[in-house]
Amino acid sequence: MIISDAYLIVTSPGRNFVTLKIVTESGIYGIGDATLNGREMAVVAYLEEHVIPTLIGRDASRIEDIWHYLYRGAYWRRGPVTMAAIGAVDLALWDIKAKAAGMPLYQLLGGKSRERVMTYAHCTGKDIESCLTEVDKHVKQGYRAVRVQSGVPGIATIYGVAKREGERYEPADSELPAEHVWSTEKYLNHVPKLFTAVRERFGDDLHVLHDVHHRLTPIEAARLGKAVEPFHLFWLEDCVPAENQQSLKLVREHTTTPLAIGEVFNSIHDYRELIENQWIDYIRTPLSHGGGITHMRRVADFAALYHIRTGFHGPTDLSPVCLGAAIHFDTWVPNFGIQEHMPHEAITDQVFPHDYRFEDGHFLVGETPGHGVDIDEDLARKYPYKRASLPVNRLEDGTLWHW
Ligand SMILES: O=C(O)C(=O)C[C@H](O)[C@H](O)CO
Ligand SMILES: [Mg+2]
Repeated sequence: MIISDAYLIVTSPGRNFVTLKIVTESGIYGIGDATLNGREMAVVAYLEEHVIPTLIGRDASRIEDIWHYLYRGAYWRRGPVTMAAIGAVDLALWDIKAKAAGMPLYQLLGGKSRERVMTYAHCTGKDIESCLTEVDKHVKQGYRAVRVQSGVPGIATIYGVAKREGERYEPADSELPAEHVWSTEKYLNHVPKLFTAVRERFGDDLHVLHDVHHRLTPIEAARLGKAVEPFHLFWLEDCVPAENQQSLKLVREHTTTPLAIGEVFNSIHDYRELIENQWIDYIRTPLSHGGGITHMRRVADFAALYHIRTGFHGPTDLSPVCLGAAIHFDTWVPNFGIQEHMPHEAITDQVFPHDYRFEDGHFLVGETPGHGVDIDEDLARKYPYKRASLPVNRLEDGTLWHW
């Protein structure tokens, strides 16, 4: 199973995606998602200059050895660019191995632990009422879980809410970073009202999630966690920036609201204290950003020792390749929690044909050998890359804050 070729497909059907294709002498090929929103070309350069030349001639079946060659061999370990590059290679190699074995990826991992994968929808609105309208729409589509985000009076542009009603939300919406203004006080005074309205309208059985998006200090996050306890959230996500893992200790001491962290993490070391001390309840790192299946299954197993479950990141800025592989992983992993579902645009799904299905609020994994996602290279060529940057946030006094 010798690698004879490897190359990148950079395309922008609806938004930018980077896909790595690894081809073996037998003709079997695998694809991996190398998309890092707002930093796509950094991963392209890393792969083209420092990884792809080392893959040619290697045995594609040696997934573990290649993983360590790219991790330990890099010398400059970890970080989002390096681990996204390794993640893309890893997903492509697992795709190849499953195709060569003639089985869907979940079988290679250990078979089904569940028949279907529970997802959560993004329900957003410029105000509480329009958010509730979105919740109603998604509940009618069968979702058991919704992430609610609404506009905040006095804040012009906020994470998760499209600028114009009915538009799709895409944070990387300008060539250079847009600058938003943030107010913690206005946010903290508003968001409990959102959950009150959701519970009053939809009752207690609906799973309700919320993404703070790294914007609070630990004591502010503790205050919010306590304030929302009556609404028994499924999780409060990214309540603080978590480079300092100790931050979550303080939050944990004040609230029983479940905590989810990790979409910006890329290795087990980012989680170690959080998991060992049970300061969190869900791990979020997507396969493509966490060094692929090889690494993320170690993180999931480590988390399982401490009753922590998976809740993989799944926005539209991860391609259907990452989502497809995640659905196989979610179908297998014993300590599954939930899978984020932000539907891709139709043109994205045309460029990335796949066999996973969405039904009644859940994903159903496909039976095609491999991860079940491909890329239409001819169609992909019609959508050239265009630089798009994530926003930055400033406090009202101009202080550069967390976006
Ligand atoms: O989906 C989420 O929970 C996010 O926080 C989405 C992020 O803002 C997005 O992936 C950044 O590119
Ligand atoms: Mg998030």
